[in-house]
Amino acid sequence: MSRQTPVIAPSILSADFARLGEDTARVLAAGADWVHFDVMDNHYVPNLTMGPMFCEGLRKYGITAPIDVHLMVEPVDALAQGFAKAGATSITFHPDATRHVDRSLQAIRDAGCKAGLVFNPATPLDVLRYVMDKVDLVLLMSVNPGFGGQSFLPSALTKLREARALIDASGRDIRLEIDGGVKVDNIGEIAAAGADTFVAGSAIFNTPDYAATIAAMRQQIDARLR
Ligand SMILES: O=C(CO)[C@H](O)[C@H](O)COP(=O)(O)O
Ligand SMILES: [Fe+2]
Repeated sequence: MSRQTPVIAPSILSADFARLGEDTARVLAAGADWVHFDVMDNHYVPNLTMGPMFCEGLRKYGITAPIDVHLMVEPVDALAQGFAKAGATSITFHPDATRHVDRSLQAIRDAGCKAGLVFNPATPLDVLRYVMDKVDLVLLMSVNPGFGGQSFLPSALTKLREARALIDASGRDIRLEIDGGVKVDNIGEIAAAGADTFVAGSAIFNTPDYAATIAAMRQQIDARLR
């Protein structure tokens, strides 16, 4: 199966929260493809961020790009439905945060969103084999979830290769997303290991010229996939 077109998804966890709509519009105008939207509940992870009202607010502000909701919450199902109603495009959750993974995936798809599973650095991919037909994206964490600005864990490269092999063997169009510590200087290696969807928060929002950073990321990806 041919690799999907690379997607750059800035994590608005590192955006200016006092000007969330404006900063999100700015990063999209600078060439970003998706908005990555981190939801933390101070229970599954030790941090607290945004609920469905923020997603709805971005849609009302005029953001039309795909909103990729990464749920770091437990339990999953009620909030997933809230985000589907609030305008999410895709919703991913951690399989260890729900009792019934298959049911949670199906509920997200029934609500009209793409569904995905997120694997922490030390979580094996085993469950994926049994729900491949209900998964539209697989997100691998390359940091422990809860905070932006952490360093990329190199063990994620091995896991990316493992996930890429499983996805290719399935014959389905499933995106392979990487999240945590992605920067201009490691994104090429990450692409070569099999990722096609790249979340980057601090590496984009902490630079003065978002367009230059995103262009540099694309150049690194293209150079490795050529
Ligand atoms: O899910 C996340 C943290 O749990 C964030 O998406 C991720 O950390 C992005 O931030 P950065 O690119 O700065 O590492
Ligand atoms: Fe995330």
